[in-house]
Amino acid sequence: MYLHGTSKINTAGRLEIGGCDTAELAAKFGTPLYVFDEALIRRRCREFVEAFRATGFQFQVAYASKAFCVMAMCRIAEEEGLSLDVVSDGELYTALRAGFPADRIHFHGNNKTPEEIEMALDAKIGCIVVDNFMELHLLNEIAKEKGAVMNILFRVTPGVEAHTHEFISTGQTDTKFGFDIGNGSAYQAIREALALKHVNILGVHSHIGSQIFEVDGFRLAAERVAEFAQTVRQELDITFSVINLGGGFGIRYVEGDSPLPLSQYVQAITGSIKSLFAKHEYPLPEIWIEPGRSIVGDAGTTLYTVGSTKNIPGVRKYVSVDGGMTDNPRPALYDAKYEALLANRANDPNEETVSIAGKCCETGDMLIRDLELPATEAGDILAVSCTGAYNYSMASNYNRLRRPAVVFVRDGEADLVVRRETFEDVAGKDTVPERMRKQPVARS
Ligand SMILES: Cc1ncc(COP(=O)(O)O)c(C=O)c1O
Ligand SMILES: N[C@@H](CCCC[NH3+])C(=O)O
Repeated sequence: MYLHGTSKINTAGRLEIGGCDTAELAAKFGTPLYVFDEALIRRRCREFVEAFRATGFQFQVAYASKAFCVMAMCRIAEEEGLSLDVVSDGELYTALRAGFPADRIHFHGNNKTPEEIEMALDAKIGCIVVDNFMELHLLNEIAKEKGAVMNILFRVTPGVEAHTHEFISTGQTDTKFGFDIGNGSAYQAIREALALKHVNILGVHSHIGSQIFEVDGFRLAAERVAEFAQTVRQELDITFSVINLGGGFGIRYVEGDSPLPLSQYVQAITGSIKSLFAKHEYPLPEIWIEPGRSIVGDAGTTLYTVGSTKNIPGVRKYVSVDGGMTDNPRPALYDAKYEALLANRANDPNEETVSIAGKCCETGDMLIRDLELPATEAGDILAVSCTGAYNYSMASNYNRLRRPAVVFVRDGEADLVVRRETFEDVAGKDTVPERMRKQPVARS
């Protein structure tokens, strides 16, 4: 397993992250356990910010909280000077509750409810990324009732096919998100917005997809957006002050993944915008981006306890762990690949090829296929790396499993930032209609 950030094998032959022995973390907090390397999260935030500072552009790096949205993460984003992208009332609530400055929050989503729009207006967030015509008019109406004016970006689809899994690619024409530039609906949206008094057009937003390893897609999106900006300026006399090119910067999950340094994505985006806008003598806009995975992905490691095994000679050996698709649905959803090692015996030589199964009642609940490991025993701790993004945030209670705890580790200290769910969390929201309740047993 590749060792990211502060991860290393310590003198006891165990995986250590943030100066904490992971076997001790497992014993103290239980498993499954999400462990986040705080220093690595902060390093990733700073890589983006420093790369932008070097360009001279005005910018905002909005952490896409969908990747991992908990209050402590919102605190880190604020401390590192980032903005925040939310896509639901729940994410907005989490951010506000964590004390994140509302004016640095951007609200996304293809079907924002009237309640979500109200909540955003009441909180006076920085900007709403408008996704469709219905939302545009609804927002204007609700803002009018409140005597407010909301800053908006238009989410546009530039018609770019990102080279990634089709389920996570969003820049193409056939997508549920945004206004298409090619068929004129983006232009029409801006025309309609010009007549609305309770929205203030900042510019446009494009997000082409996720886990992207090349800069070409971003360059092409920048090109389409720049052409669109120029048309809008010439024909509608509107000058965009903000261009948001979304997130999607890839990370290394397994050998063979070859992400670019984060600064290269920033340079490609800013370089394209600079030359394209200069060509039209267009005032340089602020550039915003929305990285999620590239900030938290490789900072997360999930610890599991090994349980039963099943060997089918000549076929496969299954090693089951105490979590699975409930805490990491990505292998089942996207055929995502992960690496792992035995955290409590990290220096032991690999002896067998096994497949890591989750504990859900589902054949597809496999975390890793064909992994080289030492001979495992029940009670061993398996560490799966790069689980920081879209794991906890996509976790479920399938089979009524309790969602794991989350700890942040740093300089030998481990802070619990989300406690493990209890049975009460799982079943306590249920109610049984009166007519189904069991009669009290009569005593004789
Ligand atoms: C609109 C938008 N912004 C930002 C992101 C974050 O993407 P990533 O986590 O790949 O950086 C996503 C997710 O793909 C998204 O849909
Ligand atoms: N959930 C996806 C990414 C989707 C990003 C949000 N638009 C993943 O785990 O890779």
